[in-house]
Amino acid sequence: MEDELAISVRGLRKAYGDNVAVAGVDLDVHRGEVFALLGPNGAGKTTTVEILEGYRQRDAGQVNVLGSDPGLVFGSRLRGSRAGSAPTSRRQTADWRSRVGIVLQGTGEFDELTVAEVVRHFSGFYPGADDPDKVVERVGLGAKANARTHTLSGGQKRRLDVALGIIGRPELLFLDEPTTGFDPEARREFWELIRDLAAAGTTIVLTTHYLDEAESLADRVGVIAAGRVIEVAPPNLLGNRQDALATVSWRTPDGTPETAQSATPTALVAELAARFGGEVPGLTVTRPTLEDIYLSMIGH
Ligand SMILES: Nc1ncnc2c1ncn2[C@@H]1O[C@H](COP(=O)(O)OP(=O)(O)OP(=O)(O)O)[C@@H](O)[C@H]1O
Repeated sequence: MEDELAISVRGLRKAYGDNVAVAGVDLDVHRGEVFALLGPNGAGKTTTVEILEGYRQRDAGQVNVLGSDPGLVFGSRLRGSRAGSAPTSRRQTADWRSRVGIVLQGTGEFDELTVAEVVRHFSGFYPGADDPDKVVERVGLGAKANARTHTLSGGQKRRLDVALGIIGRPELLFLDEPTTGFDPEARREFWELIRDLAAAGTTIVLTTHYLDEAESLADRVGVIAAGRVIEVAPPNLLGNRQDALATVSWRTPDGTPETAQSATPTALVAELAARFGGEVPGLTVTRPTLEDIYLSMIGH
């Protein structure tokens, strides 16, 4: 069973001075799963993810990521060029790092280098790297392969960040607010890319403020507020969403809007159809969206 977990976290705590950012987080992410972390600004998502990535040291708790404790590689750099005080060998650190892909918010520009050059350069860091040209195409930057990175738009730079996150063919990919600044078409294309990676077996952990993104991509979502996990569930089951009452709206023959809450909307619609002798004017049936449920969970 443990082998099926890409990530296992128990009792994770982290404070910055008096400010407790992570206050006892338990979390499991299964291999091959797409897991979305949701939570308001300052909830502790980035701190949690940075601890999982080995970029931040925790105060307490057990953390296992792909069979290793990321705390032991804390302070090391990509390629294990600096092992810090980790009691892990440079080789082990480099191996672990090469299995974990990270897409940070804005890796930045690479001055005069072109997109293709940067991706090719990064591919040299990984033993089993993907074909750089293929990856550039895959993130939708084919037409910009020979453009210098400082000439890219904000959304195109994000795509380059993604390319650098996946060039090493990671088993586990962390994405921090990956589609911020994307236009709607670019977001849909990016979602397709994530689905392709997931279908190929990559475990994906993403943080996002877009509820539609979580709903569209995630097998499960975890809601964090004030450093604690409030609930972990598939998006359609979060907050007992499936049991929520449906809202049925229609118009009376004189045009007055009517609304009713119902646990059995099908029966109500059938009754309305009988009453109207066919088509019910202005009929809509809705249930709370993921956003409605999420906002009620975090107290709005
Ligand atoms: N380097 C730091 N030094 C001091 N305090 C920090 C640091 N990083 C985060 N914090 C604090 O820890 C808390 C959690 O921040 P964190 O960035 O983990 O939240 P988040 O859920 O990722 O928020 P957002 O959605 O805004 O990115 C906040 O109160 C924040 O101010």
